[in-house]
Amino acid sequence: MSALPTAGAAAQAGAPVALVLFGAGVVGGAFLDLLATPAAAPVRLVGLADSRRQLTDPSLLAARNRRDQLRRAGTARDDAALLGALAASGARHRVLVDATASPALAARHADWMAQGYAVVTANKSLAGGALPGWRTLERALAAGAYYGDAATVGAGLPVLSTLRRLRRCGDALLTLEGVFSGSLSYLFNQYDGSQPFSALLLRARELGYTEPDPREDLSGGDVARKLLILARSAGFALGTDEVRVESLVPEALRGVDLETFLARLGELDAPLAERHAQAAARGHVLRFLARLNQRGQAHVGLVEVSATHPAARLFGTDNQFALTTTRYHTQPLVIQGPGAGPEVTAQALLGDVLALLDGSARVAG
Ligand SMILES: NC(=O)C1=CN([C@@H]2O[C@H](COP(=O)(O)OP(=O)(O)OC[C@H]3O[C@@H](n4cnc5c(N)ncnc54)[C@H](O)[C@@H]3O)[C@@H](O)[C@H]2O)C=CC1
Ligand SMILES: N[C@@H](CC=O)C(=O)O
Repeated sequence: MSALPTAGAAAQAGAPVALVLFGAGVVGGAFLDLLATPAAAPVRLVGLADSRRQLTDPSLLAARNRRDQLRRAGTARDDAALLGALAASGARHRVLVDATASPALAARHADWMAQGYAVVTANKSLAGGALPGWRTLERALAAGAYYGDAATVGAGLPVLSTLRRLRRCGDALLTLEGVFSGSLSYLFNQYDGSQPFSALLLRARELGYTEPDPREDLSGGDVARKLLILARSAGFALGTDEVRVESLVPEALRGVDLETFLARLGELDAPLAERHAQAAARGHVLRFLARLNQRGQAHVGLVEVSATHPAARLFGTDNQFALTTTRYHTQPLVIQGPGAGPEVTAQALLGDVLALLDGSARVAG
């Protein structure tokens, strides 16, 4: 394996942005690939960590095969050393990028911001988790912190930015509806009963669309987090218990470990084949929808829709967000496009990092 430095590594020594990346999996790996492109020239990686190891050695971080270096030469996890590398960087902007699904790490975001670091995240656990976490985030933002969260909804589709722009102009969200999961969109756009649902799920996982534990997608938990992030960003301070969620995970598979769940995936097939057949008999299709109504009632679950419903006309990992507002009230404003996948998500992270340079940061609130 090559440990050659990436092109432009020397030039990065004076880069205006220093960055620590948490997570070297599907999204983190794609982000590392993007850091090696000319678009990321202003960015210098000073730390890299997964759940067990970390690197702060500049020569290893400058290598092309940083993930291999992490596996081979990584030292024990110690957040203080990672923050120390950022503090010592001398860079104008110091940013922590969270490409994990760890609630424990997300719980540190506000603390990092209080220490003056910018945070850019694909991890939805803080903004889409328990309401006190959202309140902590709001306080950090009110104090002037930077929180790049574009990747948390629609894998970077311009949904949160649009919502905030409307709000700034005095517009108000009335209702929100759509397909907020790339993996569930991919699954139900294709599922026609001709092959087992579990086979499609394995494919979605291979393609990097699912959460590290696909039950987060199938349970509706990931969609509920996105609905909460959107609702809260629109001014509805909803708690997690205020979203009614219909899970597709059979009771017997909810408490088992991930390995056992994957070994027993076939247990998903019969119930979903039956739901599909019932819908098809009525000329309908199944879509996993999220809805927020004007009274702030939120619901996430599998719904039968007619072939003419907007959600019936999606492809691949398409997400769809239909926003009805006080000014977009005759027809909703609709944002649609691929809503999962390592490349687009990594790009959303890089976009939020580079936005530090032009002051066009979008933050929660
Ligand atoms: N896959 C996609 O299309 C999208 C994913 N996301 C989000 O991106 C995040 C990452 O997803 P994936 O890359 O698919 O997961 P993954 O399971 O492939 O990678 C997660 C990485 O986080 C590391 N990690 C876990 N706890 C850690 C800790 N405490 N400190 C440092 N590293 C830690 C793991 O070792 C692993 O390297 C998730 O929050 C997901 O919701 C967001 C938008 C789209
Ligand atoms: N697992 C998620 C990835 C993006 O958040 C999804 O399927 O949408």
